[in-house]
Amino acid sequence: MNSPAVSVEDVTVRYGDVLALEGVSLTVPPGRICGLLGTNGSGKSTLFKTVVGTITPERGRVRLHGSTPAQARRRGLIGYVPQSEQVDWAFPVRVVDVVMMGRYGHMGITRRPRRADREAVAEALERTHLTELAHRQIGALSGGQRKRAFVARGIAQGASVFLLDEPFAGVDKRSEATIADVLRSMRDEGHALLVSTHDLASVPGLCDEAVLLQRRVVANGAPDEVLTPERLFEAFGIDIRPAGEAA
Ligand SMILES: Nc1ncnc2c1ncn2[C@@H]1O[C@H](COP(=O)(O)OP(=O)(O)OP(=O)(O)O)[C@@H](O)[C@H]1O
Repeated sequence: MNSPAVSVEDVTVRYGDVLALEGVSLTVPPGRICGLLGTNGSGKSTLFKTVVGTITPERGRVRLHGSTPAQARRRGLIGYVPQSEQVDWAFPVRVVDVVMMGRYGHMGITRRPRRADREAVAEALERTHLTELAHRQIGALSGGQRKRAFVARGIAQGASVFLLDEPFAGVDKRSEATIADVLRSMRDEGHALLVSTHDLASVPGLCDEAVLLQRRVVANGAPDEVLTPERLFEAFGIDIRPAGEAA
């Protein structure tokens, strides 16, 4: 079997007295989409930050294609699509500028784009269906278009691991379908994708694997094995068990 694109081994993270992640392990092989599911505060964003390397775990380790997060960032391996609230949408940049940021690691210190950079950006815009919006301000896009702009940045960068924090939040059904198509085509090219979502309905059609997180990993496996009524009740407190089976 291929070595994992993402490997999280026994990771524990604490913010002062708050234990945010406890002994979390998971792997994402190349060419797979892994859905990360959990309630508010279950540790999803903390896990992303640990994989990206902005948080150092108290215990355990993270590897991306065998590299530490810092090495993987320097090599441009990680494409990160943050939660919308983490981005200043008033910042006056156009879509094409956001996508070109993915090429900075390929440019010299002058950051002057060459033909190969412009071609990579044009291709990434095409693949995410944003070509016609390339010169629009990023703040003047819909929620789904903004998410796609960040995916395009990762594609232009040549990332092989994509971390998407709530890519379907605040996105209408049509945009959700477009994003899901883009993610599937990247999976089919051999990229590894870790996708956090509250949207349980989107998981079986999109994800090859699912992880239920509640500070610890509650379940990890094929979506139909993970999304059982008992496990959803444990992780989300949603009781969809037939009457009479509830505890
Ligand atoms: N900077 C911080 N300082 C202290 N506690 C924090 C900090 N960031 C997160 N936490 C706490 O750590 C736990 C996990 O938070 P995290 O943001 O990772 O959850 P999440 O699953 O991403 O939630 P959401 O779905 O609401 O984004 C929560 O109890 C949260 O309150």
